[in-house]
Amino acid sequence: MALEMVLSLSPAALAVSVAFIVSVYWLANYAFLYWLHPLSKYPGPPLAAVSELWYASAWTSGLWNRRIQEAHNRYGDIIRIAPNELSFATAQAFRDIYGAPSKTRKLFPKSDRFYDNGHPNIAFVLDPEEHARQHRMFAPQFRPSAVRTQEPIVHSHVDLWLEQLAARGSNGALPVDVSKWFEWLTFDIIGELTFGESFNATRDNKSHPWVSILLDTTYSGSIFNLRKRLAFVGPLMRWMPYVSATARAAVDSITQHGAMTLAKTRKRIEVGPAHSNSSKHAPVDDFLEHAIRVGGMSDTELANQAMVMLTAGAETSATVLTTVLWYLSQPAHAHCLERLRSEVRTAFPNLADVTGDATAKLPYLNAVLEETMRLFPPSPVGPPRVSPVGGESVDGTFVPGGVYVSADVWTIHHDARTVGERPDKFEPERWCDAPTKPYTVPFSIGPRMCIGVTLAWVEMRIALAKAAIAFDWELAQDTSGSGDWMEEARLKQLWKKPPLMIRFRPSEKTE
Ligand code: HEM
Repeated sequence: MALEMVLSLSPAALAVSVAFIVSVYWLANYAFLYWLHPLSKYPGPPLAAVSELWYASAWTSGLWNRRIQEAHNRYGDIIRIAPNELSFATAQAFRDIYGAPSKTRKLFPKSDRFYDNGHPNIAFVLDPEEHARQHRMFAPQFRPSAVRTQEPIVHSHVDLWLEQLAARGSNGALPVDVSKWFEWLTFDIIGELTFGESFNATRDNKSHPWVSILLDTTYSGSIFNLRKRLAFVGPLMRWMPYVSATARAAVDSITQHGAMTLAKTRKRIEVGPAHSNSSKHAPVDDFLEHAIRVGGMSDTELANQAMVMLTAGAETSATVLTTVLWYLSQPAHAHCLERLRSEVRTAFPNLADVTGDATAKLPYLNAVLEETMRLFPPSPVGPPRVSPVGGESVDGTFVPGGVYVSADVWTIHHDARTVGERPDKFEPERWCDAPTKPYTVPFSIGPRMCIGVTLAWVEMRIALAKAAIAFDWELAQDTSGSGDWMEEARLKQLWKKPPLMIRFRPSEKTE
């Protein structure tokens, strides 16, 4: 009977009826999400309550950090940022979501919508037990004792970097782009610690093609994070290579990049832990050494791990070092640069006196780095997690199982409640002169916190201390209006940074 009625309709009437039914279904669905869904009591941008479009537009804007912060400022500490997703803005929420599980608290595992990229390496694997296995494989290479064996590699690259900077910058006559130069430095270091050989970007004064492809892939790949949220993104990505030459070129580069990574990993397995310049120092406990020695990972699996170590390990430290120089070059922060110079130049009469352990004891050097990571965290996104089966509480609020949650790093780092007065100002003194330190989480916390935190600190302290001893520097670009370097940086998973032109003059210490 119903079928007969449908068949008796004209094509136009049929189309109108189908459109009507679809519209009613959509409206009913939106009404459910907006008024009846378990998360409907939480405030947030209205579009976010009924669709993933708010999230997608904020994510692809390159200004995710600002969008989330604005939404928290407007709607409060707990906001709905997608139909089944909450963002929190308090330090306690951060501890609850990312901290280690206990007898009384369940673990919030990584979100399958954000991390499931088809390469379950140590940073992206979802299953906590598999993560624990991978962590055991690599943790020994990141302990302070292993980092001490890696420190000579850091020194040799930083020293070469200083030499090249003086030469290429014609002792201050020519400005250099430190966004690029720090990228070269950190990729050379992490490249050597991963594959046993440097990319030699600093030596050759140009980016290594492998690194350029890696960064382009990371930046453009940020859209992949949306494929599970927006049904049309997945098929679009699958078909794009057939319709667009640019997309085809990107796929070709990714394939080429994968093959190059595998080749470099195989070479590392073959030559063992001997390093290209290890004749100058004792053997190095590099990143892959333990996993290769104990076995149990194929070369492809090791290559996957190598890839993530490079991305996570190099670009992040490069962001901090570039941003430090940006802050310290502002006329408003001249007193900070002066205090830093005085501290490191007094502590280290010669460049050769600088060591990881000694720099750890310098309050102002550490305060400058802490403050930079507070204001401009290399990884500013609240890493997405999922509420465990049966639900769990976050900062006193019960979150049902299966709800996606995060605590926003950028917002917490810019909140007077966690960091003290004038949260948007660069004031390293808050870390060393004030009675209480700010609460910040640039390396995250808990079982998925950064495995490279010790190395990162050693690398950043040594590079900044040596640069501040060896050079006096000044900004060589307009800092007013559109020349604001920080305003022009865009978040594409990691920060895509504009050029930062600085003139370096050898200081009297090294002249
Ligand atoms: C300033 C420098 C660095 C910062 C701010 C930083 C920050 C972070 C953050 C926030 C995470 C957690 C990400 C998440 O939950 O999704 C992370 C994880 C990770 N980082 Fe770093 N990182 C830095 C340097 C390094 C270095 C030098 C390495 C060395 C290879 C490294 C390797 C990793 C790895 C392998 C993970 C995944 C850990 C796991 O899930 O067990 N990072 N990092």
